[in-house]
Amino acid sequence: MIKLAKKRVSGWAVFFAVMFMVGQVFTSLYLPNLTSDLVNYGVAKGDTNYIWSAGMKMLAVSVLSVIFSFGNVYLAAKTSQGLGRNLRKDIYHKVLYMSNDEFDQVGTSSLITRTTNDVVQIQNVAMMALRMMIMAPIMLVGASFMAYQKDAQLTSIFVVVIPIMIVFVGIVMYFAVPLFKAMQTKTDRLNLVFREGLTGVRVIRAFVRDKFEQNRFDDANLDYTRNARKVFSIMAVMMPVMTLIMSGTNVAIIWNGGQLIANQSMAVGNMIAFMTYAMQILMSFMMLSMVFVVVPRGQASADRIAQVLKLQSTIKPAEQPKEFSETTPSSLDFDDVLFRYQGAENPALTGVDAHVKQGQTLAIIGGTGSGKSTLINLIPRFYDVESGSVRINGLNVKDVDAQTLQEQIAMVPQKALLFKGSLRDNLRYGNPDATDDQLWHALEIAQSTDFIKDDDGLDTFVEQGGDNFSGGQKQRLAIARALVKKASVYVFDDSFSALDFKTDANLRKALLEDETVQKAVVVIVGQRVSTVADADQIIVLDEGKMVGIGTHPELKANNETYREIVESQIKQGGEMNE
Ligand SMILES: Nc1ncnc2c1ncn2[C@@H]1O[C@H](COP(=O)(O)OP(=O)(O)OP(=O)(O)O)[C@@H](O)[C@H]1O
Repeated sequence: MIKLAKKRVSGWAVFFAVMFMVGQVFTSLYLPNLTSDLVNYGVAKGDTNYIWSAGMKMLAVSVLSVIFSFGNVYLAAKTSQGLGRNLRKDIYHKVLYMSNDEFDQVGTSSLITRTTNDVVQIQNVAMMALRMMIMAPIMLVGASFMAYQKDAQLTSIFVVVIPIMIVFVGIVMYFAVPLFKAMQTKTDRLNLVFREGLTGVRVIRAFVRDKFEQNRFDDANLDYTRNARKVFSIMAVMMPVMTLIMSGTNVAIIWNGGQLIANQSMAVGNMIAFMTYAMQILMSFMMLSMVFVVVPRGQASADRIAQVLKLQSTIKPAEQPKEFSETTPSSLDFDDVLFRYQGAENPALTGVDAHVKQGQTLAIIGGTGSGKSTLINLIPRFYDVESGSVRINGLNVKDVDAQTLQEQIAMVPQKALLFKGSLRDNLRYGNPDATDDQLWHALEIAQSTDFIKDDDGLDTFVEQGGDNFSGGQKQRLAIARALVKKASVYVFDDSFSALDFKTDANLRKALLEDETVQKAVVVIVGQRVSTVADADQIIVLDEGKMVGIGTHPELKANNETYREIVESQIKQGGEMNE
C-alpha cells in the first residue's frame, strides 16, 4: 500500500499534515495540565486573577488546537482524495493500453470494482493514516507520561485496564479482519452478476430466465449482506465494550483518587487531569484497533489494484520504433502467420499467408469460430503472432509504436458501438479535425443519409451505446466513423451482416469508389458470399487453417470448402425463395 501511495501523494502535504497532527496532540495533552493548575491554584485558593489568566491561556491553546486540527483534516482529505484520483487515472490509463490477453485475465466487472470500491478503501486508509495512525501512538505515549507525572500511584490502574483492552481488541481483530478482506471479493461477484443482468436483460426476458437470474443475484446479494452484517455486528460490540472499559476506568480513578485526595496526597486538579489523560490513553487504543481493522482491508484492495497496474503486457513495445513513410503505398501482408491464444493447446490460426496492395480488397470467409475475428485482431496488434509476421505498408507491426500503428488502421468491430453525445462527435472520433462536408461524405458512402437527414442532421443525439438506432443503422454509422479517419488499412469485421443485400451492395460499391479508400487496403470479414465475391483476394478459413486464397471464380473452381459455403448459401437462398 505504501508503494502504491508513494509516488501518488505530495510529500509536502503529508509533511504538513503530520506536523499539524503533532501540534494537535501536544495542545490536547497540554490542556488537562492547564485545567489541573486552574483548579489547584485558582479555584482551590479562590484566586480570581489566576482563574482569568489560566482561562485565557486555555482558550488560546484550544484555538490553536482547532487550527491544527483543521489544517490536518484539510491536508489529510486533500491527500487521500488526490491519491484516489491518481490511482483511478493510472488504472484507467493502464486499461486503455491493455492487450486483449490482459483483459481476459482480470475481467471487466472486477476492473470496475477495482477502480471504484478498492480505490475508496485505499482513500479511507490514507485519511486514517494521516489522522488516527499518527495521533494514536503519540497520544498514547504522551498521555501515559503526563498521567504518570500527575500521579505515579494511580497509573497502576492501567496495568489492569490495558491488558484487558489488548485482549479485547485482539479478539475483535481475529474475527473482523478476514471478514473485512472478504468484502472486496464479494463486491466483485455482486458487480459481475449485476452487470451481466444489466447488459443481458433482453436475452434474459426472451428466454424467460428472469427467475433464475433474480435468484443468482439474490444469492450474491445475500452472501455480501451476510458478510457485511457479521462484520458490522462485531464492530458494533466494540463501542459499548470500550465505553464500559472507559467508565470502569473512570470509576476506579475516582475511587482511588478520592482516597488519595482525602489523605491529602493528591490535589483535586490533578485527579481531573488524570481522568482526561486516562480517556486519551483509552481513546488511543480504540483508534489503534480501528486502524488494525481497516488496514488489512485496505491492503487487500491495494494488492488488487497493484495486480492491475503490474500486469505485464504480452505485447512488448518496439525497442526502436520505426515510422511509417508517407510516400510508401499502402499494403497489408500476412507472412505464414501462426497464432495461439494464451494457455490454449491448439493454435487458433495456422498457415495464413496473404499479400494485399494499395486499392485492393482482401476478404475473409469461413464458418463461425473459424478464426476470422482472430485474424483481423492481429492487424492492430491486439494480440501478437506466435510465428510469421503481420506487416502494414511494409513494416512489421511489432516494430512500430502502438499508437502510430493504430493511427494507420480504421476498424469497424463486429459489434458496433457508439458513444453518448452528438452524431458529429461520434463521427469525428478518429479524426477530430474532420469538416461537416467530410462527415456527410462518409455518411453517404455508409448509406446513412436517409435516416439521418430526417432528424437533426449531425446534431442528432446518440444515446449510450447507440441504443436509439437499429442494429443496421448502428453498423452503418460505425462504418461512416471509420471512413472519416484517414487510414492505410480499413477493416470491416462482419460489418455488413445486419444490412439487407441491396444496401450491402450499394455501400461496398460507394466504398470502393472513394478516393481515400482507393489509396488504402480494405479488409472485409463476411459470412455471405455476396459480400466477399468482388474482393481481389478471398482467404478461406476452416477451423483456424487457411485452406485457400484466390478470387471468387478461382476458389469456386478449385476450393472444396469455398464451394461448400457457396452451395449452402445458394440452397438457403433457394429455400428462402420457395
Ligand atoms: N479471447 C479468446 N481466448 C481464447 N480463445 C478464443 C478467444 N477468442 C476466440 N477464441 C477462440 O478462437 C476461435 C476463433 O474465434 P473467432 O472469434 O476468431 O472466430 P470467427 O471466425 O470470427 O467466428 P464468428 O464468425 O462466429 O465471429 C474460436 O474457437 C474461439 O473459441
